[in-house]
This record gives sequence, structure tokens and C-alpha cells, in this order.
Amino acid sequence: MTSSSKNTNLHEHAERVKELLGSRVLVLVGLMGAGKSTIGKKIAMLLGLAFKDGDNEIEGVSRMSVPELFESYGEVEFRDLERRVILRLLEAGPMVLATGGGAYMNAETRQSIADHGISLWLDAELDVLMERVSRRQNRPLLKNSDPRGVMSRLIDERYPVYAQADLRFMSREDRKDVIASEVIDLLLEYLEAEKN
Ligand SMILES: Nc1ncnc2c1ncn2[C@@H]1O[C@H](COP(=O)(O)OP(=O)(O)O)[C@@H](O)[C@H]1O
Ligand SMILES: O=C(O)C1=C[C@@H](OP(=O)(O)O)[C@@H](O)[C@H](O)C1
Ligand SMILES: [Mg+2]
Repeated sequence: MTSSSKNTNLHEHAERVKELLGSRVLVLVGLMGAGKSTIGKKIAMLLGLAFKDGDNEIEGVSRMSVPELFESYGEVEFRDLERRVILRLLEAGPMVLATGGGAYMNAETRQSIADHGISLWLDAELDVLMERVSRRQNRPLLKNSDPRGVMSRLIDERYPVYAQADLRFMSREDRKDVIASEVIDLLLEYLEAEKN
């Protein structure tokens, strides 16, 4: 297939996904470094939908960065703010919403995501996650002497919960636009099947 016919297909697929999504929110869940924020933005562009990042919204309402919030108020307060911000965003679909990695662990948030959206677990191998999160020091949970150990523990704790998402996509070291277009194809398959 030539690259121009691939592009035509991609845009046709994206249009169909947008139509089938209707007013629902496409919610990306998964561990830190999976690419929820970056790939989510690309998917939103392809779909012609608004993009929101839960962490950015939290930073906007609190006028503090995520590390500052953890430091000044602690994780419990951060989680409460996160829950309220995500619930509000879910009411404002259609859009693509990238959540922070801990948001889907909250049962109320999960229920609301199920009520208002389609959830997609963006996953990647531990080595890929670690390489990506090492580029920035903006994740308080990993600011310690054993970030890989923390990430391994989070894999054990969270994967059974992330597995409740409607869809799972295994990301990898490949171009971001390739990943985004494969996610569109997975969504199309799911949304077409859902109609039957
Ligand atoms: N497919 C990819 N290839 C290369 N780098 C990627 C890819 N997906 C994400 N990244 C990079 O990995 C880092 C973490 O991505 P991010 O979107 O912030 O993840 P998350 O929101 O899931 O924590 C960013 O620097 C981003 O540019
Ligand atoms: O997994 C987590 O608990 C967190 C993930 C982060 O978002 P990303 O998953 O976008 O990195 C951010 O919300 C915060 O540092 C806590
Ligand atoms: Mg993010």
C-alpha cells in the first residue's frame, strides 16, 4: 500500500471512529510513561476532537504543578482533586481524555468512565516505560532511589484494574504517529463490533 492510500484509510477510519464514539469520551488509562498524554493528543487531532489531560487540568485549577501538589498537600489530597476533575471532564464529552496513571484506580472514577466513555489501556513493557519516564523528573511517585522497583510494584497492583478497561493496546518503541494510527484501527474494530 502506498503511503498516500494509507493516509486516506487513516482519515476515513478516524472519521468513522468519531461518528461511532458519538458524545462519549475516549479515556486513556495506564502506567506512567505509556504515552497517554502524547498519544492521546495525537489521537484527538486525528479524530478532530478536543483533547484534555487530567494532570494539566488539575494543575490549572490548583495553580500548582503535580509535584508541588504532592509535596504541599500529599497524595491523598491529590487523588481527591484528581477524582473531582476527571468526573467533571467526563460530563463534557466528546473528547479524548488522558488520565494520570493513578486515576483509574478509583472505583467511582472507573464507574463514571464506564458510564460516559470508552476506556483504552495503553500499555508498554517495563523497559520502555522506564526509559520514557527517565526523561523528566515530574513524577513524584518515581522520585526515589528505586524507581524501577516502584514501577514493578505498580504493575502488580494496577494491571488487574487496568484490565477492566474496554480495550488494551500494547505500545512499543515505534513512531508516535504509527502508534496513534494503530489505536484508531483498534477503536474502529471495537466500535463496529459494538453495534452488532
Ligand atoms: N511511541 C513513542 N515513541 C517514543 N517516545 C514516546 C512514545 N510515546 C510516548 N513517548 C514519550 O514518552 C514520554 C512519556 O509519555 P507521556 O505521554 O507523558 O506518558 P504518560 O502520559 O502515559 O505518562 C514522553 O517524553 C513522550 O514523548
Ligand atoms: O501513576 C500515577 O499515580 C501518577 C501518574 C502521573 O501521570 P502520568 O501517568 O500521565 O505520568 C501523575 O498523575 C502523577 O504523577 C501520579
Ligand atoms: Mg500523562
